[in-house]
Amino acid sequence: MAYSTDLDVRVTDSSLRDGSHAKQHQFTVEHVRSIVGALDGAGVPVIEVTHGDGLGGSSFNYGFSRTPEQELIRAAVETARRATIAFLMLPGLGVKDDIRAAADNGAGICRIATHCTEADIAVQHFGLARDLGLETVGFLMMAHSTPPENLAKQARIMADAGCQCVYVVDSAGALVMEETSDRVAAMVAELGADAQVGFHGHENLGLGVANSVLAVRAGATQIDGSTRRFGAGAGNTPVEAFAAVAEKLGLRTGIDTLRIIDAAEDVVRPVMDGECLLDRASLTMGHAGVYSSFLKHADRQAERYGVPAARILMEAGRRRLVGGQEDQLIDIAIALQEK
Ligand SMILES: CC[C@H](O)CC(=O)C(=O)O
Ligand SMILES: [Mn+2]
Repeated sequence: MAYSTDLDVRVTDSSLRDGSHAKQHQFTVEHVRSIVGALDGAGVPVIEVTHGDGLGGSSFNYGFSRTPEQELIRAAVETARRATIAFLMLPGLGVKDDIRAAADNGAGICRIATHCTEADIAVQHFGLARDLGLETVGFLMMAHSTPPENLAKQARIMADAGCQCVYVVDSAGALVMEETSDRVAAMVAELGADAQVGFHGHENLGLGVANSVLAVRAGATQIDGSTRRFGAGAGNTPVEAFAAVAEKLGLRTGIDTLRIIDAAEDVVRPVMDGECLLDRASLTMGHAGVYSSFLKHADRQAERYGVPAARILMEAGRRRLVGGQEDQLIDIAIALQEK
């Protein structure tokens, strides 16, 4: 049965993709089956499943997956009765054949992510995804680091390439209230009817739900979250909290609030290695504007070199590191140790 399209906001749950960072990419087919079953049962319309860094992310630099991601995508597709399965890819990490394989395995939505000033590297991938009949979503990551007018220009590049919804991606959980809605509004004004606008939040400053509501008020029609905040850093906008707030605001998400609250506690939490915490390291990332996915990498270097993870992350923010520069966390840790 297809999912109702009669929604005010379409929620995508990223627990099985952004949560992969928190799980250090150790998902099994059983984890996927149990989480997809519970989210699908609660009415979550889109569920994203991939290595945390997207197709092809399983590598020395980002961390190897325990289970090949195409196997996880297949298991998700087999389990979902109503939800559409989405996957993420970063051009250069994933390649076109990875998109073809995910489509063959039954995924319906291709989400292509670039740094917020590099939309042009995704043009061919959007074309391929549309040719394969996939729905397309574009991710402009680290959106706090460029002003609304620039973001809108980058969104235009994605929409012209065939992207049907461009997201403001607050990778660092650094956007504060109007900084979110101004970016969303600029993109809505630029794209008009050509593409929808979405928002992907992180909880590093505790603003995931508030920023998401402001994004919707500014015209976003797609919102990402993770059940039980199972995502990088302090996690993503909690889907169960967003569903409850949306219900109170009269916004239709199609999600059964009580069932998603149960799923968070009974199904998702047992798969997590620990809660995604709003602690010193996560707050530092939100404050200094650091990629949430750097947290586990910083934790490892902190342990190895005996320096605080928060100090490593603070310096990463000062250097304005972007995705792909995870190896610099090692240099920072060594420099801090030598001090
Ligand atoms: C490295 C990909 C990244 O985790 C995508 C994402 O969820 C974000 O930028 O927040
Ligand atoms: Mn994220």
